[in-house]
Formats: sequence, structure tokens, C-alpha cells
Amino acid sequence: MSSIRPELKFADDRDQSSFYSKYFRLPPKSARTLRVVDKGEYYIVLDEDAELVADLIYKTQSVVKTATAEKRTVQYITLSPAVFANLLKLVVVDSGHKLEIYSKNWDNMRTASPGNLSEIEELINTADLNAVSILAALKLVSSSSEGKKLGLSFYDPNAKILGVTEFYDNDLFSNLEALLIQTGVKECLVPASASSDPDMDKIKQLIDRCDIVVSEGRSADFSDKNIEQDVARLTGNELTLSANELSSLHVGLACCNAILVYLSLLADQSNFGSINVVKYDLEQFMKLDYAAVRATNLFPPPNYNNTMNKTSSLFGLLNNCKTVGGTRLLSQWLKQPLVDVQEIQNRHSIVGHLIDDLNLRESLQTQFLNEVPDISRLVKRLANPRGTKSLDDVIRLYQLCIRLPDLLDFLGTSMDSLEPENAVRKLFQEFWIEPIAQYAGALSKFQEMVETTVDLESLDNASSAQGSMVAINPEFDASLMEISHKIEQVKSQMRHEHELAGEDLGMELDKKLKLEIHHVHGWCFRLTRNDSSCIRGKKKYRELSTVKAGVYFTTSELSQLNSEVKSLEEQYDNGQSEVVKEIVTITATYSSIFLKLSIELSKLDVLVSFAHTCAFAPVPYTRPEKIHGLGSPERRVRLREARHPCLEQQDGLSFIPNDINFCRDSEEFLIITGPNMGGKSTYIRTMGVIALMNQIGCYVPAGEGAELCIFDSVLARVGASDSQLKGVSTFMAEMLEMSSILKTATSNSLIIVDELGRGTSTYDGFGLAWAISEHICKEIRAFTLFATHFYELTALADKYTAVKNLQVVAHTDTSSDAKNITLLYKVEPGVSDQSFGVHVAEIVKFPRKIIEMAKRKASDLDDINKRTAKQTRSGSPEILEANEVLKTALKKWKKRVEERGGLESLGPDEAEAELRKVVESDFQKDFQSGVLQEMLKL
Ligand SMILES: Nc1ncnc2c1ncn2[C@@H]1O[C@H](COP(=O)(O)OP(=O)(O)OP(=O)(O)O)[C@@H](O)[C@H]1O
Repeated sequence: MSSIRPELKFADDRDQSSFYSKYFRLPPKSARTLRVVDKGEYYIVLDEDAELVADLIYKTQSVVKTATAEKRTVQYITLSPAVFANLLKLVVVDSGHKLEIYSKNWDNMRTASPGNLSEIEELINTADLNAVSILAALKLVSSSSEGKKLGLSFYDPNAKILGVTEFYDNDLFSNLEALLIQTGVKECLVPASASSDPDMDKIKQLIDRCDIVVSEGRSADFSDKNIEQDVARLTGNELTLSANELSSLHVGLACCNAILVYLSLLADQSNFGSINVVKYDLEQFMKLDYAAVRATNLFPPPNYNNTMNKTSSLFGLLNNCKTVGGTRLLSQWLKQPLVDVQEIQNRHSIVGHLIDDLNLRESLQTQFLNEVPDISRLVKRLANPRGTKSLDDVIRLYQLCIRLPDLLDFLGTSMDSLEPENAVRKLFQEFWIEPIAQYAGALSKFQEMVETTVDLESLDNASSAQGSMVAINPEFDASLMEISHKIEQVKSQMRHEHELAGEDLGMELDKKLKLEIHHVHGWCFRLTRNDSSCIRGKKKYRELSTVKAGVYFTTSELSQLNSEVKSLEEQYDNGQSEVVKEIVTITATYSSIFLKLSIELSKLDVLVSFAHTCAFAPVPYTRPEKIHGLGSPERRVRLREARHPCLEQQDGLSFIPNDINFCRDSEEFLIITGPNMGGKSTYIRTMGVIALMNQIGCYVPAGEGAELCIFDSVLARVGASDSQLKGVSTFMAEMLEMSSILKTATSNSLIIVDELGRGTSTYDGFGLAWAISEHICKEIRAFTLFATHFYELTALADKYTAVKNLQVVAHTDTSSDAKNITLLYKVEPGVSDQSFGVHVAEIVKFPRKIIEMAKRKASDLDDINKRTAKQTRSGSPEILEANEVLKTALKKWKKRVEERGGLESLGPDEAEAELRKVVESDFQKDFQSGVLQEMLKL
């Protein structure tokens, strides 16, 4: 990041002291709120906010400066508008902070939060802002024998949808968790309350765990008193509540009101008649818990940077979308996997056709979709009363409209090659051809309006000719045309001046002597610094500035013409802006059609993107041959040669496919044992990812065929070391996740458990794992994958026929003293009693000397253990725990080495020094005592 930052300036001493004095008197703020002052040409952040910005943007505190005022030291950083635009996204969208932007006198404030970007939309750097700022409001109604009743409403500003719902929940609020994930909420409003309510505290903790910002709204705003008429204004339909079965949802509607107030939706007239208010049904999609979202690598991590591999998340892998709308919809589909077999199969059929018809797929991507603008953002900008009314936005929508007939022709011709009764043909007809034709018809008036008002010819030249502008059609406004002619005349005089100067200086035009617009000086000449000597000593030429690109200069004639052009352009802009305003206002009335069109095009984009990903996978994905619905008596999963779609794309990794089978009554609960790093987690996560891919309508990575059933939820409990639960111990985290699963899961669910019981002592952990497994087998009967180091758990298979033991196989060479192990990543029936903690050292490239030593010690200890310990066959608790510590330390060390450029670039000494640092900083206690010391003593 550039270290050139704007200088902090004040008009005079009074201005400076007043600035700081007002700053010191501001009310306190929370640490999650960032205060920024807009100083006009630059921005400034102070004290702890400056520290935060230094960390986030510059990754060093050395950029923080200090000033003194009222005998206090103030820290600050100034930010250029470009840096500030990046900061907005980092702070509000990625890190979930709230923002207060003050004017330079601290008297006027704009606010923004993850669920409310409307006031900063114009400022934010949105090139890659695919995230939608969804705000929810919720209220707890009552606790009864049926459970806790909640009302919730959310607003999606892109789709302009207000969702309303009421539902019952268990005391861990698992339904709420699923709902927050499905809707992709970024900020959640709860009623402010003076006294603490244990249930509300639980809810707030849950929201926070899901990385969603909790905000408090005024209690009085959670009221449905005036909601009927407000909804009628927003939807333009007095009967919305009854038509959408919302009238009886008093609490849901009260939450809806809180959103209307918080976002001031009624203050913006452009919202009237343009928002849909709908009833949201949690059961219409698969439920996911937060751990499942992580276990399936659904999205890149929050601190994702663009250098990270795109295939490290399912979103990245499947996102070959060409439109911003498509990318947004993909993100929504990933959170809302379908449960209706027919709907899933429709998507599969379309994806299948797009895989086979390469021409259709590629033409759609390269000729149509990559030309589609971010429609919903354009529409929002046109309707925003604060937004700049730009004709460019109208033109972009117009350019989209004129492409629609070609798209329809192309789709129609492509479908003509199929039989009239062909299912895919019917789907294309129903999903795209008919609706798009209808929208194109409805937009024809808009198209006409643009063609009569805008001078489209000037638009064609706009991209090539510097300084030209999108103009209003002369026939439409003659006075503008007159100014435009004058501008042309002046420009032609400038060209003449250019020629004269070229002759006078003996410099070839355009190659050497350039006539161009400078952002400060306006129209002027430029010569490279080497060529500029020819103007020295010639009074006629006045130097304006010298930069790397050369010397800018002018003549008095050119300077005069420049002023004339400037003034004419101002006149033109003023005259034009009135007409433009009108055009923009008319365009905004087509918003709802454009939004509907956007949804259809986004759908097409996502399905083309699925087909693209499927076709270009290392081994093409396959269409699930059979899908058993939720009510089906024959619930079964048969995945042949299944692969993890993200892992298989990792460089240098040759992925070993495995079969995964589930069958009602005979194979419901799979226990997977095997050595560390043997592929257990990968195997169980593969199942989760494939279930999801199937239900969003994508083909799946199972080379030799797939049969699947619909899951109503995917619930996970993943490794404690990966747990992101904040402020709770590992054991507590495990318990919270696990009890929530037990309460939510049904016999139609998929449960993924990875190393349960790691956060506590080995014996407690095992007891717990046993009890939980037994409960799932006996009571819930959800299809479950349970990866564990507890060898004893495999005895469950003796008790329950639906429990099957699987092992990740490894080859052990026992010919030498030190065991050498080759991991095969193959999953087979049976039980593994191998415990090869130390082997991870090899994988993370631990120094040779240490590996050999560790192996000898481990095998000594193993011998001792076998003679003395009766408890386990897989090793004493100490060895199990030591292995875990060792593994965690080594993983951390590996990460540090990689961050510093890898083993090769560091060299063995540096790498070992890094290891020492890791041990000293985090693991000193573990390494000073017990088995580890024995194992690693050199
Ligand atoms: N099927 C596979 N084919 C190829 N490589 C694999 C396969 N499965 C796993 N691996 C490799 O092994 C590594 C470790 O896998 P994974 O985390 O699944 O092991 P694990 O048995 O769960 O380990 P632990 O018990 O230590 O948690 C992966 O990061 C990957 O590099």
C-alpha cells in the first residue's frame, strides 16, 4: 500500500482547536464503531480508530501520526478517497463494524452498518461487492411447551424483498441459526432492553457466533400498529398482508416495522410500490448450521484475500458467473439448497444440457452474460434520491435492452434443435424465453424513450474521442445542441492551435506534441521532458507543470479556448442535467421489470456456471441418477468414486476417490477411524459437500455414479482446533454444537462429526462420544459420519446393525526400528488401530533428526504403554493428547514457515528457529512436561 497519505491541514489555529475540542466532547462509542471525519479532499481517523485502520490497511502501526491538543496526545491517520473506499468495504462488509462519517465540523453524520449500506453506497468501492447487506430484526415472543416463539423479518435491498416469519424454536435456537444462514443476514436488530433476559442473551451470543452484528433498536419500534398501511405504501397494494397470509403474524410484522424505521424505508419515496413483502418459510430449503457452512467450505474465510486459491471454497469453485447478479444469486443458492426433488431435477436437466451443448454455453457466457451490467445496483442508484443522476446508468440499461432480442433469438434457435416435447426445451421456454420476451415487450417503451431523448451517435464516439459526452438528442432539445455546436467549434480552434504549435516547435503532432486534458489545467499541450527543451526561452509558451510523463504547457490562445470550453461545458451540463433528471426518473419507473429480468439472467448465469465447472473438473462431475425425496421409504446414498471438489483441485495433490454408502436400517451411522492426516475429515466432508451440491442443482464429483437422498439439514461438529466459537472453551463449544445438532436433526438429516471429545480429557471425551453416538443411532436415525480417534467407539457396531465401521488405510513398514507409514487415503470397511501422531511430523516436513527421534520415542512409549495400560488399544491417553499437541504445534509452525516463503527459501536453520518460537510462544507448558518432552528430548 502506498505510503503517501494526505497532509492534515486546518484553515488556522482556531479551526484546529475547535476540531479537537469537538472531538473530545463526542459521546463514547463502542469498539465495533469506527468514526471517520470527511475533510473534503481526504478523510481522517483518530486514536483507536487510527490504530485499527493502521492494522487493517497498512499492517503496521508506524503509519500512525500524533498531534497535541488541549494537552492531550491524539493519534491520527489521513486517508485518500481511494484508500477510504477500500476501507469501507474492509471495515463494514468484511469485518462487520459500524461506521459514523462526520463532516469536518463534526456536526453532520452519516452512518452505515453491515445491514445498512444505503448511505455509503456511493462511496464504497464495489468492484467486488457481491455481498448483499441484509438486515434482520427479531423478537422473542414467548416460551411455552411448544418451545420458544420468535418473530423475524429481514430486508434484501437488492431484490427489494421484505421477508416476514414467525416460528417455534428449541432452547438452543437452532431454527434461528438455520434461518440466519439461509437468508445471509449481516446485521440483526433486537429490541433494546434495560433488563437482561437469559434467552435474549443466548440469542445474542448465537448471532455473534454466526459472525453477524447485533444492533439494538428502540423497543417501541417493534410494533405492528401502523404496519398495514406502511406495507400497502411500500408494495403499492392494500391487500398485501392478507394476500400473502401475513395478517396474523403480529410479531413478525412488528419486526418488519423495526426494519422500516431503522432503514428509513418510508422516507424514500422511490421505495413506494417497489418492495415485495412475503412470508418466509424456513422449511422450503435445507437447513445448515454454522459449523456445516464451515465444514463444507461453503464460502471463503472472512479475511479472504484475492491471492487465495479460488478453489479453496465451494463458492469460489462454482463461481464462473459472468454477471454480478449471478455471483450474488450463487451465494444465495449455496445458503438455500432445495428440498424439492422436481426443482432439483429441473436444474440438473438444464445443467446437463449446458454441459453437452458447448456452443450454447460458451455463446451465452461470451456474447450475452458478460455484457450484462449489475442491474439491481443500477436500478438502486437511479432510484436513490441522494445518488448522482447519471445518464450513463440509463444507457447501460438501454444497451442491455437492445441485446434482448438477440438473446431470445439465440435461445429460440438453440431450442428448436430439440423435440417439441423435450423437457429441457420446455424448461428453457418456461424459465427464460417466455419471461424475457415479456420483459423485453414491457421495456420497449423505455427503449423508445432513450432513442428519442439521447443522442446515441455521440455515445458511439464517446469511448474513442476524449472529452466527448453523452448528449441529449438535438431534436429533443435544440438549445443544448447549440451549445454542443459551439463546443465543437472551440475544439476545432484548439486543433488549429495544436497544428500551429507543432509547426512552430518542429514537433510532430500527437506523436511528440500532444493536446490533452489535464485534470487540473484542462486542455493543454504536453511534450516529454527530453523534448521539452524546444519551448525554453520562448515566451509564447507557458509551462504549467512538470511530471514524470512530461512537461505540460499552454499558450495564451489555448488557455483562452480552454476557458471557453470549460464554460460552455458547464452551460451544457446545467441544461442537460434537467433533462437527464427527467429521463432518470422515468427509467426508475421500470425498476421492477429490470429487477425481474435480472433474476432470470442471474439464474441462467449460475446454471451456465455450474455446467462450466462440471465440464472443466479434473474428472467431469456426474448427474445423480436417483434422488430419493424426503418422504421416500427408500432412503439411500450410493456414491461411487466420490471426490472432494475443492481438495481435488489443489496443486500437486493426486486425489484418491472413495465410495460412500448409506442405507436405511443397514448403514445409517458410519464410524471412520484411522491415522492422523489419513483423510478422515476429507472423507466425511466430501459427503456434506456432495449433498449440498446435489441440492443446489449441480452435478456431483462422483466418477462412477451417484444415488442420493434429499437431506432436510446438514449439521456438523468439526474439529475443535477449527472451532471459531468465541469466548467459550473448546469443550463448551463442542457441547453447544453437539446438543444443538441433537435437537435439530431428524431422520432425514445428515450429521457430520469430526473428532468429538477432543476438547476434554480422553476418558470424558470418549464417554461423551459414545453416549451421543448411541442417541443418534437409537433415537434420531439421521445418516451420520463420525470420524474419531477413539478406537473403542467402533464397538458400537456390535450393538447396532445400522452402525458400520470404516477405516482410512495406511501402509506400515515395520522392517526398521522406526515405523514408516505411507498414507493411502483409501476408505475401507473395518477398524483401524493405528495411531501415528508422530507421522504428521513427516507430512509437515519436520526436521529429519526430530522425526527419527520422535519415532523411536513413540515406539518405546508404545511398548511401555502396551505392557502397562489396559485402557485403550490405540495408545494411552497421554500419547493421544501428546499427539494432538504435537500436531497443532506442527501445523502452526508449517503455516508460519509458509507465510515466510516456505522451507526452501527459509533454509533449515531459520525454519528450526521459527519452530522454537512457536513452541516458546504457545506450547511451552505442553513441551516442558509429560510425554512430549520424552518424545522430543534430543
Ligand atoms: N482422498 C484423498 N486423496 C488424496 N489426499 C488426501 C485425501 N484425503 C486427505 N488427503 C490429504 O490428507 C490431508 C489430511 O486429511 P484429513 O484432514 O482428512 O485427515 P484426518 O484423518 O482427518 O486427520 P486428523 O485425524 O489429523 O484430523 C489433506 O489435507 C490432504 O492433503
